[in-house]
Amino acid sequence: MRLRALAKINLGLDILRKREDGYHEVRMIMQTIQMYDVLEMKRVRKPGISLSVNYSYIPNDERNLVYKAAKLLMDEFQVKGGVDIHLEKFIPVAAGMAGGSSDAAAALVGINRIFKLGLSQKELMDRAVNIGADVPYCVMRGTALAEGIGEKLTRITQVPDCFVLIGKPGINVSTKAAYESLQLDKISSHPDIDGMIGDIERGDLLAMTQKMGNVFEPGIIEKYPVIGEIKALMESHGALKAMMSGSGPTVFGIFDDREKMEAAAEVLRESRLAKTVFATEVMKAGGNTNDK
Ligand SMILES: C[C@](O)(CO)[C@H](O)COP(=O)(O)OP(=O)(O)OC[C@H]1O[C@@H](n2ccc(N)nc2=O)[C@H](O)[C@@H]1O
Ligand SMILES: Nc1ncnc2c1ncn2[C@@H]1O[C@H](COP(=O)(O)OP(=O)(O)OP(=O)(O)O)[C@@H](O)[C@H]1O
Repeated sequence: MRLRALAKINLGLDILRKREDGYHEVRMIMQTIQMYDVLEMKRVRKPGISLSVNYSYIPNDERNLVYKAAKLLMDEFQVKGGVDIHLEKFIPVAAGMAGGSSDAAAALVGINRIFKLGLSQKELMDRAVNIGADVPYCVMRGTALAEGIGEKLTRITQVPDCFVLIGKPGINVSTKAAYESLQLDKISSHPDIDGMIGDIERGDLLAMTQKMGNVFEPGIIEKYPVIGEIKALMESHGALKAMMSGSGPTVFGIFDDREKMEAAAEVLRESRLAKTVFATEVMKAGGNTNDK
């Protein structure tokens, strides 16, 4: 079985408060994009989970979210037999694009199918939060409002079709460190998440992009100015808006025209500001399948 694990971007990211357990309450607009890892999963007689990954610096044991996800379901349902999984990574790592979370979501879907566990999407999402805050969304995919710690999900109208240019500089940002260094009382401007939802419902891409915001961005850019430089380059080459995704450092630019995006991608590659440059688009309505 071959499954695709798609990356996400945060079109809007607001943080409301810190909870007693250290996690933060968020309000985010999530969007799946056409950039993905591939999981090859095979049922085998030998009990246990055997995982291989195309990069040696990514763990292939309990530390990998794919392993955790497979183990969670296989333990709960006392699955006899085992599974061989090969993970082929294309989504940049520690990038704010939910790469590991999406791999975990695909593993949940795969184990559910391979061992015929009969769990619904909702039942998979309920379990997914035990792996990470972004994992339930990665099971659901599409355009959604995420609240709580990211696990309270409301489907919203599909975002208008648009093109997405990804630029990831050669630095890694830890999500945990980003949340820890956030000073909630110093957030100077909160994105208008409800206004964005209204714009999406009206199909008004331009208005939506004008309201986009991510409260992590100022602090992370202060530390890594290259993120601001990539944003500025995209916006001066036709992006309606460019913003950091999640806790960074990936920047995405929203374009209403493929040629404009391709031209900006070329300039970005030549600038050498980004280590990874990838030109893609949002996941279209009806494209929501894991099958590869
Ligand atoms: C930044 C985002 O990517 C935006 O979509 C997510 O909020 C991060 O989600 P994630 O990577 O799935 O997060 P987890 O793996 O559950 O948590 C990593 C660390 O981030 C912090 N964390 C995460 C989510 C959240 N709502 N509040 C937090 O404070 C916690 O310190 C946690 O130890
Ligand atoms: N399947 C996986 N793919 C990539 N990294 C993984 C995976 N499982 C565990 N990890 C570890 O998790 C760390 C962060 O990886 P990941 O790419 O998921 O972060 P991220 O892009 O910041 O995700 P998010 O947007 O959810 O915060 C890596 O340093 C890696 O060692």
